[in-house]
Amino acid sequence: MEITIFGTGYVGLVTGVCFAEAGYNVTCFDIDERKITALSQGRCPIYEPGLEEMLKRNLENGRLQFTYDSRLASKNADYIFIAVGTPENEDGSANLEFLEDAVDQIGKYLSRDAVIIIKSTVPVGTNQRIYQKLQGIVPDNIQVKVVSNPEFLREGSGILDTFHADRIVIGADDNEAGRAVADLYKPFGRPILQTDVRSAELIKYASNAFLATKISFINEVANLCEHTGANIEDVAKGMGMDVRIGSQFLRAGIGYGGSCFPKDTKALEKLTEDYEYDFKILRSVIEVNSRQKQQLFEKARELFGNLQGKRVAVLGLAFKPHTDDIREAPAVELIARLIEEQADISVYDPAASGNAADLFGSRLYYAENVDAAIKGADIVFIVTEWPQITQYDLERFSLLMREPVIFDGRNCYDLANAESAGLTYVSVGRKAVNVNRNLENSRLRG
Ligand SMILES: NC(=O)c1ccc[n+]([C@@H]2O[C@H](COP(=O)([O-])OP(=O)(O)OC[C@H]3O[C@@H](n4cnc5c(N)ncnc54)[C@H](O)[C@@H]3O)[C@@H](O)[C@H]2O)c1
Ligand SMILES: O=c1ccn([C@@H]2O[C@H](COP(=O)(O)OP(=O)(O)O[C@H]3O[C@H](CO)[C@@H](O)[C@H](O)[C@H]3O)[C@@H](O)[C@H]2O)c(=O)[nH]1
Repeated sequence: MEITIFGTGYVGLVTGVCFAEAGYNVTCFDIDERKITALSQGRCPIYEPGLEEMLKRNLENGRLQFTYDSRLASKNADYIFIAVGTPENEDGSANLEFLEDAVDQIGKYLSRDAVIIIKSTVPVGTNQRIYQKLQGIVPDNIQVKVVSNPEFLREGSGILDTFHADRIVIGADDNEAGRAVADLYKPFGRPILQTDVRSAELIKYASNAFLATKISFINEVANLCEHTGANIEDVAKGMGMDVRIGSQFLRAGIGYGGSCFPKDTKALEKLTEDYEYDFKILRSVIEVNSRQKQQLFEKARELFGNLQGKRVAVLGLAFKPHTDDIREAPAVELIARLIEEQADISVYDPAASGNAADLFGSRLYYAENVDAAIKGADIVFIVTEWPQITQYDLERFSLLMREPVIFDGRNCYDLANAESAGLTYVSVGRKAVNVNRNLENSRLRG
C-alpha cells in the first residue's frame, strides 16, 4: 500500500514521518525544491525535538522518501494526503490556491483508483467541491474518492500529538472510503470519529475557535482582575478545577498567535458571513485578542509616556515556546510598535531569532542570551514563556538593567519573588508590584 503526502510543511512532514514510523511506505512531495532536497538528506527545516531523528530513521530504513516530481508522487499512490497551506486572504477567508493546484496535479497524473484525504484546514463545502473537480479531471476508468481528515496537532509537539491524539476525525460521504481511511489509522490505536464530510470540516474550525474563545475569555477576566484587584492565577485555577470547565487554555497573557488560531477564527467568521449568519461570540473573540496583543505596550506607555530612545529588551519572539515560528506572534506586533516609537530594541529567543532577522533585519539587536539582551535596558517585555526566561535568576534584572522594569505578558514570575527582587513588575491580571508613586492613579498600581 502506497501513501503519498502533498505538501511537506509542518503538518505534511509530521504526517509523513509518523505514518512511516507506523510501518507504511510514504512518499512526500512539495513544490519547494529546497525543502525536498534538505529533507531527503535528513535535514529537518522545522524545529521540533525528536522530529529530525525520526526523519533520519525512516529515510534509512527506506520507508520514507521525498520527491520533487508530482507525477511520480501521484501515479502509484493508493492514498494521497493533501496538507498544503491554506493561508489567509486579505478579506480573512481561506486561500485555497495551493489546494486547487495540488488537486490539479494529482488529477492529471493519477493512474489507478485512489482516496484523496484532505488534511489542510478548509471551509465547509471544500471537500465536496474538490471531489466534483476531480471527477472532471481523472479518466473514467479511475475511481477517486475524497475524505476529510482535519489535523489537530500543535506546533512543537506534532509527533506526540499524532501518537496520542484525543481523536482522529474522518469525514466521508462514501462509507467504504471512510472505513478505508479509518483502517489506515489503526496502527495508531487512537479513538476515531467518523462523520459526514461537512461536519468534519466544521469540527476543525469549531475546535480552534472554541480554544481561542477560552483564551479570549480568560484574558477578559484577567483585565477585570486588574480593575477589581483579584488575581487571575487564582481565578483561573479555581475555574479550571471544575472538570466541566477544565484547566487547559486558561492561561491569561498577551493573546494568542501562531499560524492557526488567528487565520482559522477569521476564516470561520468569513464563512459565517457567506451564510449571512452573525456569529457574535466569534467576532468578540477576535476583537478581544487584537486588543490584548496591544496591552503590554499600552501599559508601558502608561508608565513611561513616550518610549522614544528607551533601551528596550524583548524576551521571546516565537508565538509560543519550543517553536521557531513567529507567524502572528504577539512579539512581532509589539516590536513593530516599538520601532514606530523609535525605541532602541534588543531581542532574545532561543529558536526564533533567525526568523525575526528575516523580518526586521538590522533594526534589532539579536542577543545570544537573556543577559546580553537586558544589559543596560530601561524596560523588559516578556512575550514568550521559554524555560530560559521563566527560570531566569530575578536578581540579574536589577544587576544588569538600568532600572529593573519588567512588563510580563506571560505571568512568568511569582509576585512575591518579583517584589523581593526589587523589580517593577507589571504582569497580566495581577497586581503590579513596586510601581512608583507618581502612578498613584494608574490602574497599574493594582
Ligand atoms: N501548523 C500546524 O500546527 C497545523 C495544525 C493543524 C492543521 N494545520 C493546517 O494544515 C495545513 C498545512 O499547514 P502547515 O503549517 O503545514 O503549512 P506550511 O505553510 O508549513 O506548509 C505548506 C506546504 O505546502 C507546500 N505546497 C504548496 N502548494 C503545494 C502543492 N501544490 N503541492 C505540494 N506542496 C505544496 C508548501 O511549499 C509548503 O511546504 C493548513 O491548512 C493548516 O491550517 C496546521
Ligand atoms: O492558555 C493558553 C493557551 C494558549 N495560548 C496561546 O495560544 C496560541 C496557540 O497555542 P497552541 O494551541 O498551543 O498552538 P498551535 O500550535 O497554534 O495549535 C493550535 O492550532 C493548531 C492548528 O490548527 C491545532 O491543530 C491545535 O489543536 C491548536 O492547539 C499561542 O500563542 C499560545 O501562547 C494562550 O495564550 N493561553
